[in-house]
Amino acid sequence: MPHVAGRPSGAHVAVRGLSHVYRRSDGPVLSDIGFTAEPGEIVALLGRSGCGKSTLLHMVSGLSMPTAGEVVINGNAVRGPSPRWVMMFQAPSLYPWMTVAQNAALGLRFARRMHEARARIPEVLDLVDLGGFADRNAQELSGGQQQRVALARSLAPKPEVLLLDEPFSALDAFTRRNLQQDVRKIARGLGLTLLIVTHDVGEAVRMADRVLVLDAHPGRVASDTRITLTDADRNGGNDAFQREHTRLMQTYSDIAQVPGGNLT
Ligand SMILES: Nc1ncnc2c1ncn2[C@@H]1O[C@H](COP(=O)(O)OP(=O)(O)OP(=O)(O)O)[C@@H](O)[C@H]1O
Repeated sequence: MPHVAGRPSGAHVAVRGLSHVYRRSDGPVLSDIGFTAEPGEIVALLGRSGCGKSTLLHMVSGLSMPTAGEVVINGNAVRGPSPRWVMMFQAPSLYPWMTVAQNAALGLRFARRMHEARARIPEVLDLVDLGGFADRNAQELSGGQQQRVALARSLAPKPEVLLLDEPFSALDAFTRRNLQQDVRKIARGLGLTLLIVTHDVGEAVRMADRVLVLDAHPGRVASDTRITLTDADRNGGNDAFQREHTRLMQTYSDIAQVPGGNLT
């Protein structure tokens, strides 16, 4: 089990023999996917556009059900969405007429736990570095700040597993990097289990303890590799980071069969 800074609050995730065929697709999009994530582990699912990453994450979150196989979180088979396993998307999807605090409380509202909001919302806004923004209107915020509100909304119900579907890809490089660092720090601090879908090798190296590289047609786990960098190495972009980046880029380009230099 990986070391976590706080007491792990994250769950064990097991994906077993998961396959999926869409009604309108020619063949399976995913075939016999199997992997586990330990409590508190940060796992990136890296793959080319269209290889089935989002489909896989939707199935882990219970938003859709696989054709075959199962997802088991702390011994419970996933049969639908739950505040225990929460998905965060590329678009923050905030209500522009609501305040930051009201938007951050939506997860608790949907879970019928609004009685927790008064204590919990200031806590999560501090965690995502928006302590002074509770009463601001959501539409007054930058894209990065809006994604921080979405993160606060996801964290408010104290999930055991956080699922990120390319959550930073619409942001500029500087904002993206800050959020990558902060989300890793927050997840480690809470001991959360994190699954991140990405096609960005740099994002995988900066954020993940382990990277599963998926191939396509059908999507399968083609490689399972550990990233052993310290947080200072991940954030500094130094030689150790560059070595891991080159190694993973090579694996990824071999699997995706695209010349390495064309992948980011
Ligand atoms: N509802 C659907 N019906 C039929 N085919 C679908 C459906 N949703 C996705 N697909 C197909 O399944 C494949 C995998 O899609 P998915 O969105 O999971 O890939 P992805 O790896 O997340 O791609 P990207 O990185 O571009 O978001 C694609 O070929 C896509 O066209």
